[in-house]
Amino acid sequence: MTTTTTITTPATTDDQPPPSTAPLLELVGVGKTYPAPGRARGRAVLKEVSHGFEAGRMSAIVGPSGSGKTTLLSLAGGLDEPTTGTVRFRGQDLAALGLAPYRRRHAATVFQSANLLTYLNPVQNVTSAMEITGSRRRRRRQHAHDLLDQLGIAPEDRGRSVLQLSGGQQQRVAIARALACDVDVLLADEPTGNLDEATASDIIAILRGLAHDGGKCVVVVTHSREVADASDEVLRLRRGRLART
Ligand SMILES: Nc1ncnc2c1ncn2[C@@H]1O[C@H](COP(=O)(O)OP(=O)(O)OP(=O)(O)O)[C@@H](O)[C@H]1O
Repeated sequence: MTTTTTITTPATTDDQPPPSTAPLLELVGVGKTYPAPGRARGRAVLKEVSHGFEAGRMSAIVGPSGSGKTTLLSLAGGLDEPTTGTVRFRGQDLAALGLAPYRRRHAATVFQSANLLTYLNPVQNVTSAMEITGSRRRRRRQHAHDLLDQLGIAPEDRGRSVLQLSGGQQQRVAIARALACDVDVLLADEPTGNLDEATASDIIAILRGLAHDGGKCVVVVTHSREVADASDEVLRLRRGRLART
């Protein structure tokens, strides 16, 4: 597998996103209702949410706890299906594309707790996410080393247990794993939630670099002001509706 993901991690960035283009990922009239005890119609968490997310930009989704941010991200990442409306990737409905193929080839999600496989080292965590087909073991390992290198994981840390890595290092490995298949859409749910300020800034710079320099469509759910400030657009979710701030 050969990829050309570019990651730069400047301490401060005054770079600009590319000019606006057609959305890569689109939510069209999306609603999500969960079953709820005592409510025959369930609980509507998202109502008629429509928005386009572009390649090369970083978008932040903010909103009160319980407003549906993670729900929205899981629909955008093909982890769940909307009750109404459609989620489209390059204009194609995910229901037609298939959620599993979408997740395998086009979209990956990074969570607050890095969710690494603790019995594997960083290299193995990254290679485990690579498609087996068309890529020999040695090439997968080399690609994993390249990604970990770009994300600042030193060679001596790549063979250690991930449990011996710091929270920031684990989050870097999680991002490398998310990029293993060179996805176009990178979704992150509170990626800096467990990190100190300096480490959080590094992760924000990485995500921004992936959007601006790597051309990824990056969508981040966050309670962090710093993440929101670093984003190209901030969208607020409230009472099931999404609005630009
Ligand atoms: N699988 C589910 N079944 C039923 N209800 C759910 C499910 N997942 C989420 N919910 C409910 O949907 C609402 C929105 O949850 P969600 O996790 O999307 O909010 P959030 O904005 O991400 O919250 P937080 O900021 O606290 O993480 C909550 O009331 C939650 O209890």
